[in-house]
Amino acid sequence: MSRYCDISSYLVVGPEDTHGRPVVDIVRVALQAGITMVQLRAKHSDAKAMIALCEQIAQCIAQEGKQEQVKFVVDDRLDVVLAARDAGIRVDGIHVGQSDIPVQVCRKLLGPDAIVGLSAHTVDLISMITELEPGIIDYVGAGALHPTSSKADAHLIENASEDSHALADIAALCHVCPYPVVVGGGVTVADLPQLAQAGAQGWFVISAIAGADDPYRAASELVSTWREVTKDTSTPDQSHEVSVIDSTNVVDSAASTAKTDDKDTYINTLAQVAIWPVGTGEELSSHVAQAVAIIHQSGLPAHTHAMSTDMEGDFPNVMHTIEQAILALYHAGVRTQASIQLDLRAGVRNQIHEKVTAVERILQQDVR
Ligand SMILES: Cc1ncc(COP(=O)(O)OP(=O)(O)O)c(N)n1
Ligand SMILES: Cc1nc(C(=O)O)sc1CCOP(=O)(O)O
Ligand SMILES: [Mg+2]
Repeated sequence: MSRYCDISSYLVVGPEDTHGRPVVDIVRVALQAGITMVQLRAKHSDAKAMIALCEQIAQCIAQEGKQEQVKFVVDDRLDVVLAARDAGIRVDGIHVGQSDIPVQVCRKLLGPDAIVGLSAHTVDLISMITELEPGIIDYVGAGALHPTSSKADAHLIENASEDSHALADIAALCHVCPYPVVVGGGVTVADLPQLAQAGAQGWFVISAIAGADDPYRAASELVSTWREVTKDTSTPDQSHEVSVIDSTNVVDSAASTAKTDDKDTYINTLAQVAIWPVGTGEELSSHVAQAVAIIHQSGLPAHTHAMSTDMEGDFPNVMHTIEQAILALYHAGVRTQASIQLDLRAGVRNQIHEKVTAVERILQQDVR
C-alpha cells in the first residue's frame, strides 16, 4: 500500500451534513464523480456509530474499485481509527487539528504507512510544522477561506475578510509549507482558479457536496473545474508569481515559436529525473510512485520510463516540481537519493516530443 494520498479533490462528510441522507450515499456519488480523498467527520456520533460508518465507507470505496487511488481518513478520533482497523476495516489514517491528539502520537500508533493530516491556518503555524520531524505528517489542511456554518470554531485564514488578501495569505502559506496544502472553508467552484494559482494542492468541502441537492453533479463540477484549472497552470514558482503555460506550447511547437510575449523570461528546461529511497528493501516502486505522482500532478508534460521520468517546462517550475517530488519521499521518513539531468535551451519548446521524433525520423529514413 502506497503512503501517497491525492488531496486534490477532498470530501469531508458526516451525518450532520447530509440533510438526512445516508453518509455512504453521498460518498458513493462523490467517488463516482471523481473525488480523490474522503474524510469522515462526525462530531456528534459515538464511537460505535462511527466505526459502523467507517465500515460502510471503506466498503463503498472498495465496491467502487477506488481502494488504491482514494484514501479514507477520520477526523479527530484516533480511538475510532484504531478500533476500525482492529476490526479489519480499511481506514487509511487520521486528520487532526492543532488542539487534537498530537500528530506524533497518531504516527506512533498508526504506523509508518498511515496518512496523517494536520490543520493550520496561519504562516506561524506552518513555521511550527516545518520544525516537525520528517515523516510525521503527509499534508496540511488550511482554512477557513470563507465563513462556514460547517465548523462552529473555524478561524478565517489571516486577512480572509477580503478575498484577495486571503488568497495572498494562502499563497504565502503554500510557499513556506514543506507539505502539500489543501484549502477549505466555504469553498465553491468559483474559488478553484485562484486556489490553483495560489499553489494549493487541492480543495476540501463539506456543504458544497454533502449539502447539495444533487451531490453527484456538485462533485463533478468541482472535480472537473479543478482538473481544468490545474491542467494549464504550471506549478507556481517559489515567489508564487502567476506563471501560466499555454497548453498549445506544450503540444504544438510550430505554434509555440510564434508566441513571443514571455520570450524574455521563459527558459525551456527538459529534465530527466530519478528519485528513489535508500534502505527500504528490494521493492522500491511504492516509494518511487509518491515522487512520480507529484511530477504528474504538476501539469507539466511528463513521461515516466523504467529508470526515470522526463519532464519539460519553464526552469523555475521544473525545479520547484523536482524539489516537491524529492521532499515527498523525504518527508515520508525515508533516506532519499536523486539523479537530475537538465537541458536548458533558448528558443525551443516541446523537446520532450521533438527529440524523440527527430531520432525516429532518421531511423525511418535509414530503413527505407
Ligand atoms: C482537510 C481538513 N482540513 C482541516 C480540517 C479541520 O480540522 P480541525 O482543525 O481539527 O477541526 P475539526 O474538523 O476537528 O472541527 C479538517 N477536518 N480536514
Ligand atoms: C472541517 C473544516 N475545517 C476548516 C478549517 O478552517 O480548518 S473549515 C471546515 C468546514 C468546511 O466545510 P464547508 O465546505 O461546508 O465550509
Ligand atoms: Mg479536529
